[in-house]
Amino acid sequence: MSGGEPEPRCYYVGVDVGTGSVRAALVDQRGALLAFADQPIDKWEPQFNHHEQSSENIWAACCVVTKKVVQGIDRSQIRGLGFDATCSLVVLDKQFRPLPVNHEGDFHRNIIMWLDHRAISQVQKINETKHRVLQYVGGMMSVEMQAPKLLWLKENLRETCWDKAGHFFDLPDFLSWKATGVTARSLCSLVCKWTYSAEKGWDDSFWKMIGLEDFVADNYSKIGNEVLSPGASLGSGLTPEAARELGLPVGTAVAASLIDAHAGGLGVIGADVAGHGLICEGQPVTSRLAVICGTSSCHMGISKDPIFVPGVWGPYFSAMVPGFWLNEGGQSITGKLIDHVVQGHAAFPELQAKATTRCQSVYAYLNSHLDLIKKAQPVGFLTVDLHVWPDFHGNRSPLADLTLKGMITGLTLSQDLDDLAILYLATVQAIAFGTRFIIEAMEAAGHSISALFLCGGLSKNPLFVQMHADITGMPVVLSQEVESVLVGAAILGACASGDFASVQGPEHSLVSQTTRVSGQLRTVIRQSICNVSPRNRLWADQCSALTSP
Ligand SMILES: Nc1ncnc2c1ncn2[C@@H]1O[C@H](COP(=O)(O)OP(=O)(O)O)[C@@H](O)[C@H]1O
Ligand SMILES: O=C(CO)[C@H](O)[C@H](O)COP(=O)(O)O
Repeated sequence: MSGGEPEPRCYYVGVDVGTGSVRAALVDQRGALLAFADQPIDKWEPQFNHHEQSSENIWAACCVVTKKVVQGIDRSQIRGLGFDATCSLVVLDKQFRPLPVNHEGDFHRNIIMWLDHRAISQVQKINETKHRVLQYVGGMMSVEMQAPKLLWLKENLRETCWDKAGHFFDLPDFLSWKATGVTARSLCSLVCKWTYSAEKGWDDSFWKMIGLEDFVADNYSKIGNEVLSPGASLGSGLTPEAARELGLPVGTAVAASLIDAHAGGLGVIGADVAGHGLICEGQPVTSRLAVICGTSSCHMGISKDPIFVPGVWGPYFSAMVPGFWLNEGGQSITGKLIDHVVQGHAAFPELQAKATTRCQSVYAYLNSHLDLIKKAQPVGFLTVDLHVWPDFHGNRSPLADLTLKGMITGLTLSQDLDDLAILYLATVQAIAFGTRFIIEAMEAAGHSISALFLCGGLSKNPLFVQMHADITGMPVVLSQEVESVLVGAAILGACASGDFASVQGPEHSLVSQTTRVSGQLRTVIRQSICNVSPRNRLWADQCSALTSP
């Protein structure tokens, strides 16, 4: 390009389907996020532990947000589209029409959500097999993965769903199929949630042993027998129908997708931290832990060689960064737990009214309220007599025990706003202790982690970020672009377009690509300060020891 002439602009669209909403972003080749839109999506909880969604409702929301972010843009400059989504299970019949995943026969509800725990007896049966594939999910399969859900459908909805089903998709793969008509699955989904091996493919003996031999018999056509790396270009790009619905040109390149946490990990883990005096500067990218915190928190650490961490998912080869192994720790509910605790408190209506008067979110209000009542001691010490154990929806990592429940000790008769604020703080601290236990388990198995890279809705909460720094004792890095998950999705679109060679190689191309796409590292780096009472630590350590198998 000759000097002075502006570089022609290339745009990429990233679409991120979280648990509660769908977001889209328009990103240019320098990494600037030019437009953002979001839209809530429907959720149903027809009975305890059953959580369902609608693939049509989610697709419609994808179309709304995509149309919004490309408004006013020259469409010919939009070069690629990438999707990420939660790892929920989408069920379609042989003609690709939604099938009900419920006893009521409601066709609209054709998704068993990732946090659905209906398949408890099925996952117990799967874990009793002690099959070799379980080594690659931390030693125990989670009820949140797809095999137990599939078995539940076969055992419980044989005629109305199982026998009629033609296609079982992970939600990210459903979206890329909907956009392109290509049924190929992403390696990310299949490796992380479906027991597929990047090196060996499907393991017939596993599916036969758990009673789902049907998949072997038809050569896995219903769950995926063509597998592509995240970022690979799918078919001929957008079909005419999808292009019309999304407001994009026919043939726009569409990428094989990623699970949402993995897109977030890709968006932050390679960030350039030079000049901030951080311990991880100059160290390999394997010393970083990406923590994607929304409804849940996912803790993504990568390594050159496989590391087997009891209770932590993986090791998964090439599921996030090609050529690297991934371990994924997680807490099934974090944002959802904070919302649950705050919204369920007697003082919540008062909190809402006061926050509205100040035009603040309830969390911004609570954070300033804690500052007001802390007196001489740091905020973290307000909870010396109140402790929360955060496993209200079981423990994903490192205990891998879905039967665990939440606990609160130190309750009084007080129901005022101070009480609510302190309970909120104790919940945030408990979640941060959960992260610490996951890191300790990963380090005991061979990881060496020196900094956390946070993204997701909860990373917008300064108290949540600070507590993670204080309780883990590690610096927390936030990227310049708050919507890092969307940046990860846009990187996929850039790869599919051919503008980026691949998403690979953290030390080299991923770092430069990530910084190129995601822009500058935000200078907000939270260093750990003495902000937590030793009694909180003692209590959390004791609970951890008590609940360990
Ligand atoms: N500005 C904010 N301040 C504090 N918490 C926030 C903020 N924005 C989102 N959250 C929290 O983040 C969680 C949702 O994060 P998000 O990444 O949107 O979730 P998901 O991807 O699962 O839909 C919610 O539980 C919410 O309480
Ligand atoms: O298991 C997952 C990732 O491996 C889920 O997709 C995730 O936990 C749900 O994500 P979010 O909290 O962003 O809605």
